[in-house]
This record gives sequence, C-alpha cells and structure tokens, in this order.
Amino acid sequence: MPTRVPRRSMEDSDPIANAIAPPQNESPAAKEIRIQKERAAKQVSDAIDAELSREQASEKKRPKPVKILLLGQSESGKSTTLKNFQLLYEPKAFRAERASWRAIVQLNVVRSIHVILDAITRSQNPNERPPSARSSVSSSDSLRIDSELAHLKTRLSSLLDIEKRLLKRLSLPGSTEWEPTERPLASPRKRQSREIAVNSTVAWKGAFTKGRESFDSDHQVDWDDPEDPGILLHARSEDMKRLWAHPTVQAILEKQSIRLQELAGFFLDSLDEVTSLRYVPTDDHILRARLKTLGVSEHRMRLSDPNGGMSRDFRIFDVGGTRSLRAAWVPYFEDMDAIIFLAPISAFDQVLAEEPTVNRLADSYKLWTSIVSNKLLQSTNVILFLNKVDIMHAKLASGIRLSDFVDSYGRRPNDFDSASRYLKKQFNAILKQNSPVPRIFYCHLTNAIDTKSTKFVLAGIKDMLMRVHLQESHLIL
Ligand SMILES: Nc1nc2c(ncn2[C@@H]2O[C@H](COP(=O)(O)OP(=O)(O)OP(=O)(O)O)[C@@H](O)[C@H]2O)c(=O)[nH]1
Ligand SMILES: [Mg+2]
Repeated sequence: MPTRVPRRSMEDSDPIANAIAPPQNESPAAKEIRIQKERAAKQVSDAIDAELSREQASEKKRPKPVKILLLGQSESGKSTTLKNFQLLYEPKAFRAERASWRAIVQLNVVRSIHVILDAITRSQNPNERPPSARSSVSSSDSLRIDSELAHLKTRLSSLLDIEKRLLKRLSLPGSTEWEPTERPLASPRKRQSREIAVNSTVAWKGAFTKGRESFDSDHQVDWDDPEDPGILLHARSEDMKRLWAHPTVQAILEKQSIRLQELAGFFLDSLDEVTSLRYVPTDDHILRARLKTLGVSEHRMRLSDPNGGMSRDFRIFDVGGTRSLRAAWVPYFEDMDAIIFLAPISAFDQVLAEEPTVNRLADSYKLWTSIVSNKLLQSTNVILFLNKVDIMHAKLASGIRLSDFVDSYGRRPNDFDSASRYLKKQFNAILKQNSPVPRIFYCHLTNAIDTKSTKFVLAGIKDMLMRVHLQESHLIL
C-alpha cells in the first residue's frame, strides 16, 4: 500500500495562493472593498467566457472554407493564377507588394540579357550547344560579332553586379535558392536551367518593404535605398535596347532557336518602362514577373457571393511544380474542394528545365493522368486550364507545327482552333478513361497574364464552388 503523505494547508505550500490570500489583519471596510472588486472582476471574466463560447459556436456553424489547390508542371502558371485571384479579391494587399515585384522584374531583365550574352559567346564557340533540345549549332552558325556588339557585351557584363546585389537581399536564410549567372561560360546549359526560386513559406517580400523610412507611400518603394539597382539599370538602358534590337543578336537567337519572347519573365520589349528612374511595376508587369516557387504556400481570402450577399473563406494553395517538389503535393490532396490544374499547351515543342529529355506536353499528360486517377481526389472537382494560349497562337502562326511534336495530330490544320480543340479532347479522354468515378470535365482556354479574360474564368469558378459548397453544407437545395 502506498504511504499516505499528510496534507498541508494550501497557504503553506502554494506560493501563488499565498500571494493572493487576503492580508491577515484585514479591516472589515477593506474586506468589503476587496469583495466588491473580486465580484466585478468575476463578472468581467464570465462575460469574456460567454463571448468565447458564443464565438466557438458560431465558428462551428460557419461553413468550412472552400479549398483550392493549384497544380501543374513548373512554369505552367500556378503562381500567376494565384496572383490573379489576389488582384481580383485582395487588390489592396496585391498592390502593397509592388516594391518587392519591382526587384523581381529587374532580376528578370538581367536574366534575359544574360541569355543573350551567353548566346553570343556560344556563337563564337561552335562547340558549345545551346540549352534548347530542338536546336543545334554548327560551325556555319557563327555570325560576325562587330565591334559595336563586342563593346555592348563588355559594358553589359556589369549587370552581373545588379544580379548579385538583388539576390543577396532576396536570399534571407531559408527563403530562396539561387545561382548567380556569373559562373564560367563553360556550362551554359546548366546555367539556363537554374533560376531564382522562393520558398513561399518565408516572407521574402519583407526584404523590400519593411523597415525603410523613405517609402513612397503609394507604392512602398524606397527611392533612397543605396542598394537599389534601378539607377544602374537606367544607365544601361540604351545599351540593353541596342543589344536586343541588334540584327546579329536576332540572327544568333534565331539560329539557336531561342525564343526569348516566350521565356518566363520577358520584359525586353518594355525596357523604356522597366528601366525608367522611378519605375513601379504595373499590375500587368507583376503578373508577368517570374519567380519560381519552392514548397507549398497557403493564401487566405474572403470572397463574396453576389447572389446571396454571403461571403465565404477561401484557401488557395500554391505549390512548386518542378519534378523534385511534387512529392510535397500529396499531403494536400485530402479535403480539397477543387484542383485547378494548369497545362501550358504552348509548351508542346519544349522540354522540362529539370529533365531535358522530357517533352513538356507529355509531362502534362502524365501529371493530369495521375491526378484524375488518384482515389484520394475522386470527389474533388478538377478544373483544367489549357494555359498560355497567347503563346500558342503566336507559335502556330510562326509556322511551328504541332504535328512535328505530336504524331497523333496527323494532318489536321495547324491553326489555333483545331489544335486547342484536339488537345482539349485528349485531356478529356484521359479524364474519362482514368477517373475512378464519372466526373464533369471543366476546361478553360486561358491566358493567365491577361487579367481581363482570367477575371471571368475565376469569377465563374468561384460562383460554381460556392454553389457546390453550399449544397454540400445543405444550406441551399
Ligand atoms: N505569355 C504568357 N505567360 C504566362 C501565362 N501564364 C503564366 N505566364 C508566365 O509564365 C511564367 C511562369 O509562371 P508561374 O506562374 O511562375 O509558373 P508556376 O506554375 O508557378 O511555376 P513553379 O513555381 O516553378 O511551379 C511567369 O513569368 C508568368 O508570367 C500565359 O498564359 N501567357
Ligand atoms: Mg509558382
């Protein structure tokens, strides 16, 4: 039997009880005041408890948030779709981040210039092969680099410094992964496949917006920031324009099959704007800015339903689409109301940056198959965005043939309508064949950098999800 320890009075043992116990020689008047105070404090405490339980009860009554997961290969347009949601439903927060996106646009500009400088170097060294899988360079591709071009190349090399400065600021511990473009020119293929990436769970944007005193109050840009590369970019603006417009450069890019206009984060046609001294990115520029995502990030917003005047909490999850990051998607499969799957149809002639033997369209088919066949997702609405239709239009119009990359396309006409109809059918067939349960095929042709058209698509999806969600919550019949 356990021995009984004699109980000591609380006052003896408990320092807290000792501290709050009434004074030993308390007068009757002091006692009365103390009791009144205690009663008042208890009333306040009871009121707080009641309020908390009311809140908990209404929390239980409130419909669950609508959850959307954005999926698709890297560069398919997931983060751009998220930006569209934010622009539509949280415009204030979206615009407060202009200063951060300004730095990304500047980085994107510098990166494009480096792609050109590398292409020039490669054209002088025929043994180097360009990164694109469908291009090759032979010794006959060498083009004469005149002295003007050679000078431009030397002067623009100083942009490396801007890149280093910006990346240093962006690379808060654990927030980013990057590789500067200054490594020796010996491995251009590897260099182009790497780009800056941000771990979405870390507030990288804070590096450009917090703790500064000289903010432009409208745009949150610190014009007195000594680290701001805007001045150097402005000083090199004419050189950049001349480089981009140089006929030899255009010829070199064409020979190496580098279509810069189609690369993510292309701003060379807007150099006047983006290198102006007081440049602040427009909404359009923010949507076009490219920053690769690492990890998974959750974005909360409250969306209203125009029909019932009600509002719902939405949670949108953005993930990194690079192959090595896809395993991180799975824990988010449970409990999603919808998946927006992005397939960039213009990428039919491109390969994955991380796996240069894999065609991008083939990768999208494979990913789509694995998503629609997944049992965990069988009751999740799957919405397909056949994205980058603007680039698809331009590509087909420039004479690049879909049938050269997709055998089954056969002799169908190489125009946008026929091509998009065909691809839509292919994705629909995959859904029908692989879905564990019959499902509706929701599909949109999208251009995620066009806010106007995307706005209608997203509003339609929001209304549809609200309706489905309310039906499931038995709030409407
Ligand atoms: N022209 C054009 N560009 C687009 C479109 N959608 C996205 N982009 C651009 O393509 C690039 C890549 O888009 P992101 O949204 O960053 O791609 P992502 O799917 O988030 O890529 P990861 O984060 O690597 O998984 C960005 O520079 C976008 O501006 C489109 O419909 N048309
Ligand atoms: Mg992304």
